[in-house]
Amino acid sequence: MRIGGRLAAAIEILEDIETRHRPASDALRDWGLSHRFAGSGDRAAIGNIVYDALRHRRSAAWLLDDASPRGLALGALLLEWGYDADTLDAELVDDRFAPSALSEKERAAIAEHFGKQPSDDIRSDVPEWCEPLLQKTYGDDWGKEGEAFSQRPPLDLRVNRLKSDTSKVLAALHGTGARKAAIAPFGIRIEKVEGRGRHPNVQAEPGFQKGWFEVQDEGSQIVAELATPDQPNQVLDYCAGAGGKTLSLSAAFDNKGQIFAHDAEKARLSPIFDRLKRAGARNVQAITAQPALDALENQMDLVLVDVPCTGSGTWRRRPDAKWRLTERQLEVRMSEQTQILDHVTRYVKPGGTLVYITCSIFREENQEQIEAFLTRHPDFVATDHHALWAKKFPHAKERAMVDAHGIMLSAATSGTDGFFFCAMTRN
Ligand SMILES: C[S@@+](CC[C@H](N)C(=O)[O-])C[C@H]1O[C@@H](n2cnc3c(N)ncnc32)[C@H](O)[C@@H]1O
Repeated sequence: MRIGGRLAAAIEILEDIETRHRPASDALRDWGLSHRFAGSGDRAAIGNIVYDALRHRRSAAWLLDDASPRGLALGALLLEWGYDADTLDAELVDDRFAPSALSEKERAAIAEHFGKQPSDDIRSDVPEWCEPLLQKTYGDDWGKEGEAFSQRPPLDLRVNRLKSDTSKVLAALHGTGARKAAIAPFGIRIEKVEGRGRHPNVQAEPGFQKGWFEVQDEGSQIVAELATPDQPNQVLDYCAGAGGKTLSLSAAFDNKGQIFAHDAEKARLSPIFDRLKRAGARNVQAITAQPALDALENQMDLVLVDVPCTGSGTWRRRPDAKWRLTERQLEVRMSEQTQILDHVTRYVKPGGTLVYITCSIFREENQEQIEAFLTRHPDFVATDHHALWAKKFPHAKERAMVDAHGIMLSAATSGTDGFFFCAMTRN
């Protein structure tokens, strides 16, 4: 398929996403099933146009003066694929599978806006109701941060030091553009792809099968590193999910200490067994039964709660979720976070630490949760986060936003997904 046919397919898929309010991955999969002639290169390119259009929904609509699926898809090509009005039109005019060539109105809108920086509300590319939330988090930088969360993401890997080392993994990934990450000590980054490009399928690499590395955003690696105590000890990862943070801690402990991995949903936890095996992690025990949890009360040196959240820090990877998120969902997540925080205090032993992590960029889910928690639980005291950041990441002083209540990572400042980290000690 030429770019015109791919553009037409992307417009059709965006229409499906808009009208049926469905996740982009579902709409792309269904399109693929009903267009089996399309090769993997076509699917990747169409997927890139769809995701770029969703990442840049407001700026693409502004650029074309048109918020329809056509306007968004054309905007995606102009903003991310290196086309201008003439080169794009040249692709469309003599391609019978392409949508119609640019109209006079579209050309006029592009002529007025192309190459110019829109106002912060457009540039941030977030739903209108989220604008005040970003302003609260980032102050004058909110447009810049929002824009950074609208870019394509890199592919980040974490070297599993139980089985490998950075140079071995870099050698195994030679030719993929992999290089050492800037902040996380065991991180490897493959930069974002351009145009119709796609990241290598690293999970098909023998090194992945042998457990040499995991796929994990650098921000996730950094918060796991911040949570890692100086000595291996007793840890409860209470919202372990598929075990991203559990695996990081297990490797950092060099298979010493004891990590209990729990999740309210057994199905979310189930991939952890294969992952632990592949990683060679032997200091992790998955627990789901209540009596086993009860036995941990007042026993844990560290309780980690990587709580359910809006996921607003992951918008680079899941741009469709950005437009589906509602204020009501934010409220529900906040209430779950409060309940989990209050519940897990029982597992922290006196002198132990409670770590709270979100992949959200909203203060409502982050600093404000912590302020309220510390008021409800005066026996907990926030760690000195400035000292912790300086100790763990002396080479990255300016790459996080640190205050009394925690450490924030962001796309523009840290070059990672958005994360919030807070550690509190129980007196
Ligand atoms: C952000 S995800 C965890 C991601 C995981 N820690 C990782 O690094 O891959 C949040 C997890 O919390 C779990 N969860 C939600 N409510 C919970 C509760 N009340 N108790 C325990 N886990 C809960 C969800 O099932 C989900 O797997």
